[in-house]
Amino acid sequence: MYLASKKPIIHFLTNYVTMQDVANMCIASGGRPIMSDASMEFEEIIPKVDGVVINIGTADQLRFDKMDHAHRIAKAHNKILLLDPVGCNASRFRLDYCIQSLKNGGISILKCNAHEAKALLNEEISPTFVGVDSQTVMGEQHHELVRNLWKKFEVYNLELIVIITGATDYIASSKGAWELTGGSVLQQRITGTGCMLNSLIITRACASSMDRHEAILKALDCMNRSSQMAAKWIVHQQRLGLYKQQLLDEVAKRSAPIYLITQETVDEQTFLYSCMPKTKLALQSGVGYLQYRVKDKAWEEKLRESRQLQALAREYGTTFIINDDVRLAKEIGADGVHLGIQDISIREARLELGPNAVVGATAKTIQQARCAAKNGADYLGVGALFSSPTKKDALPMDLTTLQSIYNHISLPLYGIGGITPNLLTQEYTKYLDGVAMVSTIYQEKNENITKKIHQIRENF
Ligand SMILES: Cc1ncc(COP(=O)(O)OP(=O)(O)O)c(N)n1
Ligand SMILES: Cc1ncsc1CCOP(=O)(O)O
Ligand SMILES: [Mg+2]
Repeated sequence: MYLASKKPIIHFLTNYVTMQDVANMCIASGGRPIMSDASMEFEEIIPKVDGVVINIGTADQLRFDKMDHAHRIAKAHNKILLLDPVGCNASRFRLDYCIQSLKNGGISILKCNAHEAKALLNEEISPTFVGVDSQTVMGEQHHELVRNLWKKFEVYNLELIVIITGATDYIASSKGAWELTGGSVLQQRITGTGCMLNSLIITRACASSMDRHEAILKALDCMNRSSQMAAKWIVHQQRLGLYKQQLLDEVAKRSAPIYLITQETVDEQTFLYSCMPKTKLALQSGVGYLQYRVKDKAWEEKLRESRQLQALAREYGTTFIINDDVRLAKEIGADGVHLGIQDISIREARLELGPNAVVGATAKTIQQARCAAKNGADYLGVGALFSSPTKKDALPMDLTTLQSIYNHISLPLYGIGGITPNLLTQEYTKYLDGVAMVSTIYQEKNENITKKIHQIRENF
């Protein structure tokens, strides 16, 4: 069974200020939320879910009793349990509850800000309270804090991971300590981004077959990059109120790792009876982007085929992209185009298709990646990563080029070229949001396509 083949179900006991955003972020991250507060149904619900989040934001005794109950059941059933001790530095009431919870065991992930971390470590309330949304003071180093907090509570909680969020995120677990930078200052200008991050972390931790620590690092990185992209969009538009919406969209874009590119067919029969059914099977298993790619077909044929694929993509909520041909994309009203170095420019395509069109670009080098980002590409197809049976002249790039693109560019990155489940190791996936594939899917027997897609997806 492939764990990632199902969308993880997450039970949230979370504050009512940000509950809707938390549920939406869980969906955007590829999960299914259940927001039950009713103690009487916990015994039935919690055994069936994949993860549980306890966020104490709107604390009261009744809620704490319910949280204790949910915590006991989650622990008994070995569920991934995330505790967010919101504002535990503000009152003895909150702090005592959180410390007791951590001592009760069964917590997999503790996610807090630096003020909360200090209160938990020292078991003391801050003399000066700075608000529940407060973030790390810029420039403050928290390597020691995260390590000490982990040391204090890992004795009660098996395989505990501690995360201190802020301008820099600090992570500690039995594997060591890390720090991650990125994100945007706008995250602090709306309430709830911390609670939304809980959704992303737990959904990724439950869905991925990656080592849990790696999956969490990737989730934090996803939030940072998504926040940066959302912030760019808002600065242009000068509309802070839309930032949250854009953030959800950016995370959703990065949570659909399968990009399918059609294989050119020799005749109409092959298109109808091989390409279409295979595409349908793949889309049923969850594909973020579908690209129509042909090199040698007449206009009428391209029109006919692309319209059929587009109808299928609409049925499954998949974004439909045309390779190379902006005129065709415009004619059928596709969602966007993919352009390489030899194709029409990104700016011209955008002028033709309008501001809402998705314009993807190929990057084989860091210079091409920078140029595409500057010209307003929405994502990058990066490769070829391996030698490709579909595009034999595409030279494989080395891993350092991929790393460099990842380090300098915040756009979603899709690896392309000769992708197979075996070649797609964490060495590659840690730098990618997804992969674009032709032969691995279209050369597969129909009955194996679902399994193949799931095998690929669980690497993310
Ligand atoms: C997602 C994605 N990435 C890269 C490519 C390659 O585009 P290009 O370099 O223009 O080569 P052709 O596909 O046109 O031969 C792509 N199509 N899709
Ligand atoms: C279009 C393209 N660009 C670089 S490799 C490639 C083809 C990818 O096909 P496959 O997944 O069969 O290697
Ligand atoms: Mg092209």
